[in-house]
Amino acid sequence: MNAPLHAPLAALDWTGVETALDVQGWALLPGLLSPADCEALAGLYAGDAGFRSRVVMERHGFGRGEYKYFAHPLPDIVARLRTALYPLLVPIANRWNAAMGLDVRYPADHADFIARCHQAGQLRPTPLLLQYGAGDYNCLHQDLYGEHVFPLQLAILLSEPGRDFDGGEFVLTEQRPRMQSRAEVVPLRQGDAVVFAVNQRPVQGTRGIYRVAMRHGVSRVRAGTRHTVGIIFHDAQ
Ligand SMILES: O=C(O)CCC(=O)C(=O)O
Ligand SMILES: [Fe+2]
Repeated sequence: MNAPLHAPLAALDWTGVETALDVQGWALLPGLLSPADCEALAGLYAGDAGFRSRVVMERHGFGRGEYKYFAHPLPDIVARLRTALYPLLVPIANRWNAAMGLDVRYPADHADFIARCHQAGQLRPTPLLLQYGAGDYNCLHQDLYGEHVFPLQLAILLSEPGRDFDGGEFVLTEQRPRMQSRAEVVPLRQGDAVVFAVNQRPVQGTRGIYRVAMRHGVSRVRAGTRHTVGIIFHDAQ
């Protein structure tokens, strides 16, 4: 038997989450991880064990700071969250694709979706641990790793703003057709997660549904150290 998650997913307000995702393309999942779980995950960064690669963002023009992709087996809590959250998000993902006129539909089980990724050569796990120090930031981006993309992903803040770091806000931008981009700052505390659109989402306009493209990033950390864990549901090429 798996141990229960810190905040049982069933206790979250999923109707509210779905509405927020439809209206603004992101939703807060408060208290997804306990402070102890956050400290334990952040503490993994210093070691090499359990990771498949390390990326220094500055070398690729991604920003400043670094991250490491977990190897299999994923840390238990990351694996369980990835498997347990996926089926809760599938109905939204499928409804979004239908609204946008896209043919792809997602299977109810994460294992079946991962099998689809693997058949297409997307074999490498994508959950990752990020570390930012003073002056670091993450440029606006989209986490697309191949043909198969699950349209929602999560980032969980492992550090406490104001205590562990200053600045370093999670930022989302929304690009609407023929309009300038709009930015939102997501207020996160330690253990909170944000679930958000990886790429496009449907918006109901006066003359029908149109698509907006979203990007996410992190503003400059002014002091301290900030850790996050990212849960992406598709695997990578
Ligand atoms: O550090 C963050 O808050 C953002 C991390 C990120 O880009 C991701 O999880 O995909
Ligand atoms: Fe990302």
